[in-house]
Amino acid sequence: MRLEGRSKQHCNHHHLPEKFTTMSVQQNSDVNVRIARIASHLNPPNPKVEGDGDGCLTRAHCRSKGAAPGFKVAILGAAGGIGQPLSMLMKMNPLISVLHLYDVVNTPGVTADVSHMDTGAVVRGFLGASQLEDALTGMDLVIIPAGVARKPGMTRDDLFNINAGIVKSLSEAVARFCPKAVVNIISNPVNSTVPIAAEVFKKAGTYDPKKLLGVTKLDVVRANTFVAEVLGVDPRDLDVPVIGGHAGITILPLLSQVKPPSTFTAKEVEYLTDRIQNGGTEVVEAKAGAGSATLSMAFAAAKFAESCLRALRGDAGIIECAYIDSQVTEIPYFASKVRLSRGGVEEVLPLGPLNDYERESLEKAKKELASSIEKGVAFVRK
Ligand SMILES: NC(=O)c1ccc[n+]([C@@H]2O[C@H](COP(=O)([O-])OP(=O)(O)OC[C@H]3O[C@@H](n4cnc5c(N)ncnc54)[C@H](O)[C@@H]3O)[C@@H](O)[C@H]2O)c1
Ligand SMILES: O=C(O)C[C@H](O)C(=O)O
Repeated sequence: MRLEGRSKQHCNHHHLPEKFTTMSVQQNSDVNVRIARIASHLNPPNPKVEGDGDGCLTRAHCRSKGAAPGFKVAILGAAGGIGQPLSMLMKMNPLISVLHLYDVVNTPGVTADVSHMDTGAVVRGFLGASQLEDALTGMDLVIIPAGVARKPGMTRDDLFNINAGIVKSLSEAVARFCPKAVVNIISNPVNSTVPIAAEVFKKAGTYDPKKLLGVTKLDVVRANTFVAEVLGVDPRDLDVPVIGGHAGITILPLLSQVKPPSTFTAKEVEYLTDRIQNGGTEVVEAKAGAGSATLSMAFAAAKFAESCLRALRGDAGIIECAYIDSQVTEIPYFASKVRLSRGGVEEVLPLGPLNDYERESLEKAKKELASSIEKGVAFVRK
């Protein structure tokens, strides 16, 4: 008996090679066994499956059990506008040995695609809530860009109704399946979604404020870029602290603390502050309904994740701006410079001397932050 044509077989959500050439029953069954093994290693039903020298075609799973040193990282929302380029950038990171890509849609394709990159990290895809436990179990770092993005005319807070529930349910899963992981929250409105995650973790009894970080790195990336344009220097040589939060006037660049020390005219301060605060809206409008920043965000998130992983590895002197549970002001969550270590946030650095303009702006930012935080807290406590 001979088989011809295309196989419609699928293993889990991973698409097996479609085309079979003619072959005998015996050959066919051998091939099926081998293909099933490859597929199960690309998308094992249980990612904790360890290599057992069973004569398989791929030993990727063997490497992932710890032979190759490295961190295990999950991206939740991996098939989205941010998730896809972020998955690619994380696959390029030599600190990562295992990369889990989770989404409610399209992870088989993204996983197949990214997994072909010849870098060290083993990539596995997970699709839908029933695979969330496997996606999260054993992770050191969880990055969350899941949720809807803005369209022109919307504020980040307009995303609250949908994204609050998404972040809440994903945080509940983190609390259950990898309570010790460092968590990077990207989903907007960050000013509210970080308090939402914190409340979920508190309820679950797993809250470690040092390990929950709202990602405001894009504000710093933009600030470095825009300030560099004004000064006529390379943005890589600049360090512009951005404090407060991640929405409109809560984004507060400290132009008085730019390194190397630089002076700006009042006009330049006004222009730069406005451009940095509205960088997100600039992209939303330019994309004209097709979403918000994805590529620059993936770049920023990858840099931020790299800092978290280097700190977890024990590197010293890792400083980032991040939105965290903080006592640096009277507002319970605040973005500022923090020093990262193996345990997450080791130290919140002082805000440093602010000029009159920055002090005034800080007061306005704190008001808005307080209400965004309260909204997030109330969402979980209701
Ligand atoms: N922190 C920042 O600086 C920053 C920057 C840019 C965008 N964002 C925010 O990041 C979020 C994602 O933006 P995007 O452009 O990637 O959006 P997108 O719509 O392109 O992608 C979002 C992805 O999340 C997935 N998703 C939805 N519900 C999910 C769930 N329950 N579990 C797992 N995945 C789920 C979707 O299927 C989709 O693939 C938005 O909220 C956006 O506002 C934040
Ligand atoms: O502006 C947005 O809606 C997305 C993101 O927060 C950004 O700053 O680009």
